[in-house]
Amino acid sequence: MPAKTGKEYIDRVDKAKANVWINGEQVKDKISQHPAFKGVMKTQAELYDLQHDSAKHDIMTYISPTSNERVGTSFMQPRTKEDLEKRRKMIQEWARHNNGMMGRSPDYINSGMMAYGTAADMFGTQDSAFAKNMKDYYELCREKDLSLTHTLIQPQVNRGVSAAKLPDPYIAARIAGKNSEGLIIKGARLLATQGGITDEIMVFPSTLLKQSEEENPYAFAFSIPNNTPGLKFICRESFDYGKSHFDHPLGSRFEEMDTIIVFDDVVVPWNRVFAYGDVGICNQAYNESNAVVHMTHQVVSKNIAKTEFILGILQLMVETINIGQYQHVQEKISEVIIALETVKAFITASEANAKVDKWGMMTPDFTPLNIARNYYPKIYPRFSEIMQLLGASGLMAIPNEADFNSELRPDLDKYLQAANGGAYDRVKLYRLAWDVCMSSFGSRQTLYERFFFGDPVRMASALYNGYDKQEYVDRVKEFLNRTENLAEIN
Ligand SMILES: Cc1cc2nc3c(=O)[nH]c(=O)nc-3n(C[C@H](O)[C@H](O)[C@H](O)COP(=O)(O)OP(=O)(O)OC[C@H]3O[C@@H](n4cnc5c(N)ncnc54)[C@H](O)[C@@H]3O)c2cc1C
Ligand SMILES: O=C(O)Cc1ccc(O)c(O)c1
Repeated sequence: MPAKTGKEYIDRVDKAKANVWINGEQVKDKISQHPAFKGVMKTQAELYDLQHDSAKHDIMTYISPTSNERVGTSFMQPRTKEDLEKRRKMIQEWARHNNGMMGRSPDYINSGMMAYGTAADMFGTQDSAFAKNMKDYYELCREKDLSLTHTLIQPQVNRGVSAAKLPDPYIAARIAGKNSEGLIIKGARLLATQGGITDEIMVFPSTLLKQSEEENPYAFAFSIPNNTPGLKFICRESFDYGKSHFDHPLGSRFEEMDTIIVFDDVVVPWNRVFAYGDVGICNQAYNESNAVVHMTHQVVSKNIAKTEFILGILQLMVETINIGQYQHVQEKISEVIIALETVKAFITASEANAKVDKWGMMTPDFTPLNIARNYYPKIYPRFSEIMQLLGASGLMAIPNEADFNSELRPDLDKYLQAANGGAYDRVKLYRLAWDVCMSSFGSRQTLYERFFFGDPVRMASALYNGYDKQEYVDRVKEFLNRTENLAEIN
């Protein structure tokens, strides 16, 4: 089956009828028609349709090695630097369509799945069947163009103790048993973005579990369809308030939703289990497979498009009310330009220094990507701050579409006109800026960029601990010694 169309995406998710709860009610009818999900599912369908755009077809798809059909490029196992470039171009096609506002467009997890599937043998050290399961699952995702959500994090109850030490050992999802059909899982996980609007869920280990017997039941890696019996998605309030694109330009299109996942004795079929009960394998999977590298390559490629969009909005605001002559304004916009060129340089460096890894994948150099994923969570909140600092009252003088369609129009046209543009266009732009830096959608974006790839504090620790600093320490020591020698001569 070739890469799917938008309609196929929607039909499949509607038909699956996963157990999704929002505002105290279960979604009973077609989820694509539900006000909370309608806008984002339409956008996601547009992404899939780009795979069939004849002008983009060569970038968006490639020939599957097994079926000979054209399948999605984010599943492509890169063998050459050109393959990496093609992956990046595909990712950026999708990212430009949503302006980087959909962090979990399916290419994110597809990139991880591609790496896990290529490195499948690592799962075979536990049981050779698991390696086959992983490889088969990757191929299934590729051939059926499955969309995946994922959940890695244990509930935020008490971060000072391990999950086994919580008041009930089944708060965090754990193995509750096994039978001839599969593993039985009970408990909860966080925080599956795009929870109800994808085909399947990847339930992988979070980065680190302690190496101890009592942690083993919390160690597993599997993927199952979202409509598996016993699986429940609990949504937060939707930030798509059903308003027009004029009123909520981002929330009405890109509201991905975040969900809490509850497993009520979910049976995970054996052919969908990739690892279980082995903390060692689970802790290694992300790094050893290089999934982290390919996922970061997707993230940084996407964030180039996001930063370009932010820069475009800011510059249009500057031109609209004519503030470009002020030095502090120029300096603030320059901060965004510097960030944009920095993330672009990180991607270029990562691809230029790519090497074939032990699984045969052409793998970007992780160091620049690792720096980028430590940098962006710090700089993105600054973009939002800059937008507020340059927007000022303009971010609140934003009557909505109904006001423009009312008898207020002459007042609005007169008092909200701008140096470069009429009132309607000016408010349209400032409502967009508001949706980036002020609305519930916008503040979620900021929280997302801070945390979606893990706790930034622990990411920085990992960078500190993994970065080879010795050469520089030695140079300083050598310099200090050199000074002493000079003192001796005198
Ligand atoms: C919008 C959004 C979308 C997300 N989407 C997904 C998704 O699709 N799938 C998914 O699996 N996850 C998702 N996440 C979860 C994300 O991976 C986590 O937020 C991230 O890993 C941090 O974990 P936490 O939220 O449990 O924070 P916690 O670990 O609870 O941290 C809370 C605070 O305590 C501090 N802290 C806690 N423990 C330690 C420690 N051991 N050492 C030092 N400091 C500590 C942290 O620094 C932080 O300040 C999403 C998160 C957000 C905000
Ligand atoms: O496992 C972790 O702690 C970090 C992590 C990695 C990738 C993600 O998508 C995510 O949400 C969290």
